[in-house]
Amino acid sequence: MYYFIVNPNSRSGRGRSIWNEIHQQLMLRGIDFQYCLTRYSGHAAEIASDACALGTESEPVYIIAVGGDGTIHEVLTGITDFDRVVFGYIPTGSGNDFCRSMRLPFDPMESLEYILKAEHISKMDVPYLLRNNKKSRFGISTGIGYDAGVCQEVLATPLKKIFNRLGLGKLIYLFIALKQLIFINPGKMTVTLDGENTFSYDHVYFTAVMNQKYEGGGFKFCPDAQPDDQLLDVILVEGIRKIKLLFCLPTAFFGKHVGIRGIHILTCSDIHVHSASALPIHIDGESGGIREDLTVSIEKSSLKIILPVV
Ligand SMILES: Nc1ncnc2c1ncn2[C@@H]1O[C@H](COP(=O)(O)OP(=O)(O)OP(=O)(O)O)[C@@H](O)[C@H]1O
Repeated sequence: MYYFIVNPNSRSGRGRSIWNEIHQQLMLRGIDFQYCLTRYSGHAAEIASDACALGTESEPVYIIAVGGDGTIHEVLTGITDFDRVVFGYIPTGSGNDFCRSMRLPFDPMESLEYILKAEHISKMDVPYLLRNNKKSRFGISTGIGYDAGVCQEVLATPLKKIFNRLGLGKLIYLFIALKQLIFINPGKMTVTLDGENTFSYDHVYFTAVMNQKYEGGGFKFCPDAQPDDQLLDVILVEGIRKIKLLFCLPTAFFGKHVGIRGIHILTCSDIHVHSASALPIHIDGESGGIREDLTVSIEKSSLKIILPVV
């Protein structure tokens, strides 16, 4: 059975009309499904948790997240048992980094087609951020510093609505990234990989921990990241002059920033980042508050996910 968890507010409200089209198709085709529209922040996680009870190991429930990247984070966080669930995703957001990295169609109706066929089921790692002893899972990435500051401002700005209306949702990230670069003061961060290798840097802009290649609306920060290798890929940017960073940033759209002095790409199974001052944190593009520490690991079991046939 399919269970659709829909964020009607995604892409500044466009999610609702896309869902209406999907709903109509499901009815027309006589598909066995249930659905729930999210009403508030965190609701998708609660719905996912309840939906898990509908599945068993032999007959898993197909939980389909319909929303943006932030809805993926909430749905993954709510899943209580990976053995009872097959996950699917229909994009109705603006950032689309999950689709970009997993090579999924951006078109919601095209996504519906391969999801209803469910011919190719693969496995995906599910990393999590530990906050107050609670796990917040993510599909794409989490980060501390500049990248998270950009996410937090994108979420807050009324410009996002305008850019989304013009179909330019991705550009808002670039616009705010350039603006914040002028004011940011890079600070001291210490990074510990797998509990043993510790590195300290004095002028860090940000550290992003990635399950996928892309974040921030198309920055290919970790070009070698694989979502099924039980590893986290990390990008840490430090000690670069702002003017140089300004020129490096566009190269990251194509993954050509790798090898530039001051840009470190690391891999690990778990990571702890400590910042000398409290900084913004994001998790799949949603705000994770302002904190000094970021601790990330990967769930031992992987999640089954429906992918298009290639
Ligand atoms: N009914 C609702 N009203 C307001 N906010 C909601 C509602 N349902 C979910 N949310 C919030 O929407 C956010 C997630 O948005 P989502 O990522 O799905 O769309 P988006 O921001 O348009 O896409 P993207 O992240 O790809 O840019 C979360 O903060 C979630 O708590």
